[in-house]
Amino acid sequence: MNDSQTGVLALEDGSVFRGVAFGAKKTVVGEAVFNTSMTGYQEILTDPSYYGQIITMTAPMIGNYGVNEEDIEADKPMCTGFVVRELSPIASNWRSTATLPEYLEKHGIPGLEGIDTRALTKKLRVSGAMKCCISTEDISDEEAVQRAKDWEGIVGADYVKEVTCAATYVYGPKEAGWPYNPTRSTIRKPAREREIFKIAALDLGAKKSIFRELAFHGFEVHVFPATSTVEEIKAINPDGVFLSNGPGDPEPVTYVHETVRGLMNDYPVFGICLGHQIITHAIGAKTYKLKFGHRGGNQPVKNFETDFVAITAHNHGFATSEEGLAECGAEITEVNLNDNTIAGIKLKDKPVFSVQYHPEAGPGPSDANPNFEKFYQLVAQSKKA
Ligand SMILES: NC(=O)CC[C@H](N)C(=O)O
Repeated sequence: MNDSQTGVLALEDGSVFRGVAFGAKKTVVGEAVFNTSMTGYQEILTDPSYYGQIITMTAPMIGNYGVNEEDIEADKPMCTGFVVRELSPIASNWRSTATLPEYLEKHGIPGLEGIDTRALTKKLRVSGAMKCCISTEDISDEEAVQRAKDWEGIVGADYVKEVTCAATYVYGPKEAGWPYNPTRSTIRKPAREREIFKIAALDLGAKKSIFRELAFHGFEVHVFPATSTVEEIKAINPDGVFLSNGPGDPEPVTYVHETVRGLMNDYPVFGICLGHQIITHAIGAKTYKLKFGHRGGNQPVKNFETDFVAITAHNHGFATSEEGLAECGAEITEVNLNDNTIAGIKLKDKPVFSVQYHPEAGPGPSDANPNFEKFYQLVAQSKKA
C-alpha cells in the first residue's frame, strides 16, 4: 500500500477507518449500511434501493468471481460507495467479463478494502445506521468526518424520482426469453400455456429480477414511471397493479401514495418492499425508520396464513408501523422472527397484499417465491369475478 492508495471512511459520530482505495477516485457521502449476504455482490451493487447508501459487506472476501453482464438488477451500480474487508486478488468465473474494481471505476463508484468491517458493523448495530463519508482521494480524517456530519441524510428525501424509468415500456414473457432465457445460466420453468395477464407496474426503482419473475409467472408487465397518473394507468385497462421496491424514505413520496389510493379500489395490488411501504401510506397508516435495517439473505419470516417460516432476502431501512394499521383496514400476515417487525400485510376487504422482503431474491433464497404465484391466482380470481 502506498499513500495514493489510502482511503478513508468516516462516520458522523467521529469514528474513522482507514483502508485501501479501489474503484473510482472520489469523495462521497451517504448512509452507512451493512449487508450480510455471502454472495451476490453484483446484484446488491446494482439494486436501485441502495441509492444514497454506502454498503459494507460483512462476508470477509468479496470480488472472487468478478462481474458479468447478467447478474444485474439495473444497468449500472446504484449505491454510493462499497466497502469490503478483503478484495479477492483473483476474479475467476467463466461468465466474468471484468473485475470488481474495474467495474466500479467504470461507473464512478469508490470502493474501500482493508476496513475492519466487523468493527464497523458492530458500531452500526449499536448506534444505528449513520451518515458516512468515504474518500479514495487525499482528504484528512477531520474533513471526512465533517463531510459525513454535513450530509442532509436520507430521511425526508425523495430518491424515487432519481431512479424511476423515464418512459413506459413492456416486459413480458417474450422479453424475459420465454419459454426460457438462454442467456441466463439457469433454465426456469416458465408460465407455459397459461393465460397471460396484463399488469401495470409502478417503477419506484425496480430490480430487473422482479419483472423477470412476474413475466415467468404469466404477466405482461407494463412498466410506468413513478409520476404516472391514475388516468394514465387505467387507460391500459390492466388486470392488476404491481408496486416495486425502491430507495429512500417512503413517507415524502406523497404523489405515489395518492396514485395507489386511486387504484387500490379497482384492481388487485401486490407490493414488494418500498411498494409495501407505499400501500401502508396509501391506506393512511405509517412507516418508521428502523435502527439499522435488514440487508441480507437469511431473514426468517413467519407467515400466519400458512404457518410456514421462510428464509428471505431483505433490503430495507424503514418498516410499516403496527399503530393504526387495523383501523386503516389492514391485517398483519407475516412478521420477521428476528425482531418481530411487520413483514407482510393484506387489506381485509380488497385483493391487496404486500411483503417487506424480496421474494425474487436476487441474491438470496427462493423460499418466498410463491408470492408471485399468489398474485397470479389473485388476478385470475378477480378477473373471473
Ligand atoms: N428494497 C426496498 O424497496 C427498500 C425500501 C425502502 N427504501 C427502505 O429502505 O426501507
